[in-house]
Parts: sequence; structure tokens; C-alpha cells
Amino acid sequence: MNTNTVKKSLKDSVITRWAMLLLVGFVLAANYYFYDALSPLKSTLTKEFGFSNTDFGLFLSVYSIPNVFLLMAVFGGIILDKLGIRRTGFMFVAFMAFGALVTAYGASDMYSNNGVGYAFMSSIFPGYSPELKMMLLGRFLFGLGAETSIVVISKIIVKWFKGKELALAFGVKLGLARIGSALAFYLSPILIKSETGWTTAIWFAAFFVTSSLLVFIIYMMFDLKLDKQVKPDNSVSESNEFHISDITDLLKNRSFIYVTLLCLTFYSAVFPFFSFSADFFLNKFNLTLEQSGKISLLMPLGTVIFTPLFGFLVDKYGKAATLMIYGSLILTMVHLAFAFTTLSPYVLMVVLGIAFSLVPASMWPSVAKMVDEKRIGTAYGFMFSVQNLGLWAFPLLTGVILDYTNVEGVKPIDYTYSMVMFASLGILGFIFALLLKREDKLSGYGLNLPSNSK
Ligand SMILES: NCCCC[C@H](N)C(=O)NCC(=O)O
Repeated sequence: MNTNTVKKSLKDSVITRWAMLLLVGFVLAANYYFYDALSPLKSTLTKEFGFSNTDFGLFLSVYSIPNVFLLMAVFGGIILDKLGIRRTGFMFVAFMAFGALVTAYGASDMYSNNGVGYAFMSSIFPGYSPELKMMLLGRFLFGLGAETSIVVISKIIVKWFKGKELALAFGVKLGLARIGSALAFYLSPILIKSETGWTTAIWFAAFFVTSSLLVFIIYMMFDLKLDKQVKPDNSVSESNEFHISDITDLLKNRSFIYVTLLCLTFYSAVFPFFSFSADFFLNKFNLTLEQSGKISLLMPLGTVIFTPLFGFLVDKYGKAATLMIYGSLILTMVHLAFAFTTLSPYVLMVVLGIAFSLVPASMWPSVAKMVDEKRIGTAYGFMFSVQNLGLWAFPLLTGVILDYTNVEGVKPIDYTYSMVMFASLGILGFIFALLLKREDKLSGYGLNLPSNSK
């Protein structure tokens, strides 16, 4: 382990380690802001560029292509365990910023007025608009950087908080990420009305991500200082070598497999739903874009409170495996209620926020109990790649289901079948959570024990 300190180091100072969390939390908030910033703009993209439901789903899902099909999150995790936090983090946050700028450029007048790349994009795949293609390229690059940078930030949290308030720190980190999402749903509908044109909403998001690169550079200075204080032991350089057995060992670990499958199904029922949620409320409850955006942001806002709270409880009392079961069950019930009832979407989104706090607050710190810290980047990277299979397939499938079950141009759009799909994913997540808890009794990782007892 990389923690054989004799003297006190930076991470022993409560203020410094929480300040580090705020720095990387800013990077994460920018990442989540950009991911969600275009979701409230679905109808605007249809109006401006003729996006169909499927085009919009394609735009959302292209984020995951580098992580699923090029295994970027896995390679990113391996690169991270080998090259370390600073170099890997800088590289992938820079990718994220570049991708965000390319997306904004693709939606801009500068590009549509025969800007760089317009002629080329017009010449390939003529069935799709040049704007969509440039925006797809941007989101692809953004996704390539964004997922690995989340892996890097997860490793940063483990580095500063393991053996201390780990689950609480993960909870706060996720809370900061969700503030990014909530801000996106709040600000984007306002920014599209700005005098500088509707694309201000996308440019603002792109500059937010770019500013996070500067914040990451500040973090790097503290990281360097900590590494100088906490000298690695002699075995580290050898153990930093990646071996294929690092992956095969993970695949032989049943607890890890169940938690990965839970991650896939649970998140597939949340993020793709969330991306369509503003449009769903608008259609189901006949609301304005601003009203529906405000309902959507109740879920991330709820998680800002609940995720750190549940993280604190997991640190203190344990029960992570049990809470993952409850979280999956609540998620399923909320989606069924969305599909078949007209219960208040305000209440349901808050309840969804509780489910979306229970599982992440328990899941991510639990992985640190199953996997050695030196391999945590590889483990999170692997989970993210598998999860991205869902983040790729389900937005696309939602768009296809919507186009298939609705008549083009006829409003309101009916989301019932898509909601049933999300509820089914919730049921699968519930089953994997049960299996994980059963397996924990055999493996002895102690997922239901408090954080400092392992
Ligand atoms: N920004 C939306 C996609 C993030 C996915 C990421 N791989 C993840 O799972 N993050 C953890 C979380 O709970 O947000």
C-alpha cells in the first residue's frame, strides 16, 4: 500500500482533503453539466436542425461509444494505474474540454455558414445533417475524456479518503456532480432565450468544461505535494505494471461481477431516462419547457442532500448491500408509476432522487472493499465500460421506441413503452443487488459493515 507515512501528510488535514474534494468536484460538476445541458434542448434541436427522436437518442448515446467499443474507460483505468493521477487526469479532462468545444462549434452559425469541416460533413452520410454529424463527433470526444476523468476522480477520492470518511466523500463528490446536472436543467432553458442566440446554452456548457481543466491543474499541484510527502514503498513500481490477470481476477470475483451488472442495469434505468425526462414531463403533463426542466432537476437536487447523507450512514453503520436492494426496488416502482399513473411528477422525482442516492452512495465505496487500491482504476474503468453499454444502447432504444410507437409530428408523445423498459431494467438491478448481498456472506468483504471496519 502507498500509505506508509511516518510524518503527517496533507491528507491527514481534514480541511485540505475536503478542499481537494471541492476542486475535483468542480471538474465533475462541469462534466455532468455538459452531459445534461442539451437534454432540455431536445425540442429546440428538432426545430433548428430537424432532429428526430432517434437522432436525439443517437446524440446522447455516442458519448458511450469510445467507452464501450474502444474500451476507453478500461484502458483509461489501466493507464491511470500505470501513469498516475496527474498525467492521466490532465489528458482526459483536456479531451473532455476539446469535445465540448467541438460540439458547441457544430451547433454554431460559424459552422453552418460553411465553417471548417462543414463541406466534409455534408459530403459523408447524407441522410444526417452536417450539424448533427459535427455534434456527434464532439460528443464522442467528450465521452472519451469524460468517463476516464470520472475514474480518475474516483481514484483521487480513494487516495485521500480511504480509511477515513470514504463513503461520505463519495456521497459529496456525487452530490457535486449532480449539482452540475441540476444546473444544466435550470440554466439551459433560460440560456436558449438569450439575446446572443439559443446556442449560448451550448457555448456556456463548453466554457464551463474548459474552465474545469484549469481547476484540475490546481489540483495537480496538491497531488504532487502529497506524493512527495507519502513516499511509495519499493514494491510499487513493480505492482503498477498492468497484468492481464488484473482483469481476469476481477472477472473471477463474483461480488465484482454482480456489482458491475447492478451498475449496468441501475444506471441504464436512470441516466437515459433523465436525459429524456424534460421532454417526457412536457408531453405527459402538458407543461412548458421551463416547467418540465424544473421538475427534472428535482432528482439531482434531491441527491445533493441524500447521497452524502447515505454515504455518512454507510460509513457509520454499514448496510451498503441492503441499501442497494432498496434503491433498485424504489427505482422500479417510480418508473412503473411514471408509466401507468398520473401521480405528481414532483413527488416521484424526489423519490427517484432517494433511489439514485441509495445505490451510488453504497455501490462505489463497496468496490473499494472488493479490490486492492492499486487496481481500483482498472476496476472502476471496467465497470464504467460495462455501464456505458447501457448508456449507449438505452437512449438509442428510447428514441427508436418513441419513433416506432408514435406518429411523426403528433403531440403529445407517448412514453409508456419506454417507461416499461426502464422499469424492467430496475427489476434486473434488484435481482443483481439480491445476488450481491447473498454473495457477500460467502466472500466476507463485509459490504454491510461500516467503512472503517475493513
Ligand atoms: N455524466 C453522466 C454519466 C456518468 C456515468 C459515470 N460512469 C458514473 O457512473 N458516475 C457515477 C454516478 O453516480 O454519477
